[in-house]
Amino acid sequence: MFLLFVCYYPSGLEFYPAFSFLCEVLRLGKVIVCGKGGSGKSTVTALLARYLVVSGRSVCVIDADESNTCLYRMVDLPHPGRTLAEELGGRPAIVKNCSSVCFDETNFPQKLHVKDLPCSCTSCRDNLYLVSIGKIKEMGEGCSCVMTDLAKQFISMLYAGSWTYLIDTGSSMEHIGRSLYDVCDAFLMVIDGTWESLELAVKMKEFAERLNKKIYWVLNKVKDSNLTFMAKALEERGLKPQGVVPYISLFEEAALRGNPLPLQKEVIRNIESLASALAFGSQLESAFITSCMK
Ligand SMILES: Nc1ncnc2c1ncn2[C@@H]1O[C@H](COP(=O)(O)OP(=O)(O)OP(=O)(O)O)[C@@H](O)[C@H]1O
Repeated sequence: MFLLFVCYYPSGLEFYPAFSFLCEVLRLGKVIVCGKGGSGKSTVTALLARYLVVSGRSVCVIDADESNTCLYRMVDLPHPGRTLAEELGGRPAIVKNCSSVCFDETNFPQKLHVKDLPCSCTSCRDNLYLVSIGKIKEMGEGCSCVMTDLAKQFISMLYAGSWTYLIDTGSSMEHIGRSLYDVCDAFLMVIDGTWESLELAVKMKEFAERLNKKIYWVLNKVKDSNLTFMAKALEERGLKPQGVVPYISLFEEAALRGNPLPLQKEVIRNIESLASALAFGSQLESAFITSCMK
């Protein structure tokens, strides 16, 4: 039996019904958020992170995109200061040391807890943490392989426990090419309303099946007028999404002004059902697909 209660969310969020059991059962572990460029990976990461935290979970967002700069603003946290790469001495030190050991069982006999990382490279409020792996900052400084290798070592050493780690990746397939999935539990793929996203989703589905990893899907910023097309296209490809985040013009405004993502009722409702579907491994009700097919 599901118990429904009403809780008060801090930071200006409205009263909103929440399922208390959600916090108990949600065991997402380490999740790679992936998708084509601009599909909304950072947006979905930030929404899910903020929602999970107000629902009582401990969440660490790992910014593994070496090009973006504003994730901290989206999750409404202070700038984390240095990246992990900078904290470890910058690219030269990482290239020198991390090809084998930046983080391994020798350096860290016990699992590393985000809370134990230096404040100079983390940002946090309540139970929401943000760590940024590294950014390309200089012209001609070299490729991002070293960052992905660092991310892989770091994530593998992280204490999982009851924490959820949301790993926001760049738009490329670098995370696949360098097997970041080895140290993660699942993929959450963001699909926007484009053919390219659909094609990429099919590819990711094949990869996940071959890897025997869980993969979840979320439709993002699909306009109402395109839902019918998307629903049919998804069904034809055997893709069953766990959630939909509609096109919300306030998000664009927040992006324009560099403001945190607004979490009003409509947004929370969508994120809540996505989180719930992720927790239970369920898919969007087929009613959604059938209603779009009409
Ligand atoms: N549901 C939505 N409704 C309206 N706008 C959205 C939505 N989701 C994302 N956007 C907008 O789309 C743009 C790209 O979003 P975002 O930065 O989250 O994508 P990304 O996949 O992380 O991008 P990149 O590949 O560059 O890392 C942003 O301007 C964002 O505000």
